[in-house]
Amino acid sequence: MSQRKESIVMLPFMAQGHIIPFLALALQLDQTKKYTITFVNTSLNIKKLRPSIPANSSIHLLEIPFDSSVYGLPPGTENTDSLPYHLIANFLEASLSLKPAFRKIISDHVEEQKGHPPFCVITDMFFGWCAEIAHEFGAFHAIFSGCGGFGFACYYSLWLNLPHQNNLSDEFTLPDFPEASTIHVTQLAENLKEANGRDLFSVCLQSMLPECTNADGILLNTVEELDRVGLGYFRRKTGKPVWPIGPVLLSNRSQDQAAITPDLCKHWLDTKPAGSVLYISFGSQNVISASQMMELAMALEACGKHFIWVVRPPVGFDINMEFKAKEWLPEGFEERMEHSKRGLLVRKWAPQVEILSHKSVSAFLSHCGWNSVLESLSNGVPLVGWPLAAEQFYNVKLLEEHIGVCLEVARGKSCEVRQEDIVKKIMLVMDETEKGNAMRRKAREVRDMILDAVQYENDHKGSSVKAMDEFLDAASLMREGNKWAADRGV
Ligand SMILES: O=c1ccn([C@@H]2O[C@H](COP(=O)(O)OP(=O)(O)O[C@H]3O[C@H](CO)[C@@H](O)[C@H](O)[C@H]3O)[C@@H](O)[C@H]2O)c(=O)[nH]1
Repeated sequence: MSQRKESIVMLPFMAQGHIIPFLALALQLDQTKKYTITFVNTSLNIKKLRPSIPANSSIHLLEIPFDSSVYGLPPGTENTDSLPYHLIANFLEASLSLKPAFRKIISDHVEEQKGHPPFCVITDMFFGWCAEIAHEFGAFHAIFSGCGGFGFACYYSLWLNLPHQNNLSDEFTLPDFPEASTIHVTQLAENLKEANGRDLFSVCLQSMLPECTNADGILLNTVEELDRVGLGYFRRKTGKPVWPIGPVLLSNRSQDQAAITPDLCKHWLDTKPAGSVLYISFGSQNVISASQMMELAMALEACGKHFIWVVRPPVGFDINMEFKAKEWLPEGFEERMEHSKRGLLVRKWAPQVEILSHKSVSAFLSHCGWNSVLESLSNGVPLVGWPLAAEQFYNVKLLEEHIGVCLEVARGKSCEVRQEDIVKKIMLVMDETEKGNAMRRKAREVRDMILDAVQYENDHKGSSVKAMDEFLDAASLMREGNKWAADRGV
């Protein structure tokens, strides 16, 4: 007789940077064939997700009602990707209204399963409030964050302590995370720079983030050997288990938004010598300013390197509008690059994983969103960092100061950049310089470390495999404990 599958309920925050790692985790858990997964989100997000769910999977998409208009948000707002920046905090606040609907989802689930609670409820770092609901029904609750430990630790500590508020200097340390050493005011995203404890971002995050400690444990999309300092912060801070289970990545991202096929990219890269191409992309939702874009283009032309650049409209324009090369790039730039076969401009979206795994790619100029970092390092590709928002500044700090696989080229969307400086840094990383060679060596070491972490062969289990086992064991233990108590009427 086949055993009843355990059920897992997942709820990410409604933003691409959160939904994508949750989907990757759901697909990974689904592969074990041991669980049925209920993936909860709002209607429009569920619609977008549907094509990414394989036909034979046991992932069930479930809509949760959400009406953004009552919070002063434009009607139909269900994802940060369609929101102007000044409304993101309102959206965060509005997400609290999911509480009663989520409670009903768990309650219905328990009823359908004849009184059995889900094996586990996994929710976003902004949804620590779910712990109370999961526990009410006897379910294990874990937080999952797609961020790395170090970056998330700095972000968490900064929002909770706002140390820059009482500091006259431009540099400061984090009171509960001294291991991060000094943070410079230019390493703060705009909303954090302006935060004073009374603004809506501070109010929301200062109440949401500490609720993570109510969970039974925290899952992070990182690797123990790479990220011990950040993991240590959360272990100390929460007193709960913290399981680094990464990299959890989407190996087969839906290509519907790609402007170029992986095959075309591969053919282009095949014509270039090994280790000669710079790949440039700023992730799924960040863009640089018009003047920065112009300097970057001039630097790319001046440095003489081959490159693939994912171009998007600069700051201030709708990210989904058509890219106007004639307006935002130096005159004739695209034609010259195309004619000389030096550079490939890809509009909006490129097959990043395929590009990074090609032997012609030498370095990745990136905003250092954590997925990009993991994808780059999984392929042994060093980074040229240009952090733009959120915890990206601290990802760069970790990669540059602690690990040695990154060189920061610029910081933020409004800083002044000069083409000469960009050229210098690109050459330093890509050429046979002492620095470049050391970064490549280190990046290869990190690639092997990551490969080892996810390996499960014969008797060897890598650290991420073990962490996943420990998480599932902890959830089982709670399940057994609850059964034992129920059997005895305790
Ligand atoms: O042309 C593109 C651009 C992006 N990607 C993919 O999109 C993802 C982008 O993820 P990431 O690099 O993490 O960037 P963001 O989308 O900006 O990520 C958000 O979420 C991350 C954690 O989940 C945080 O680290 C970031 O700060 C936050 O901005 C990656 O898997 C890329 O492979 C493509 O495939 N093609």
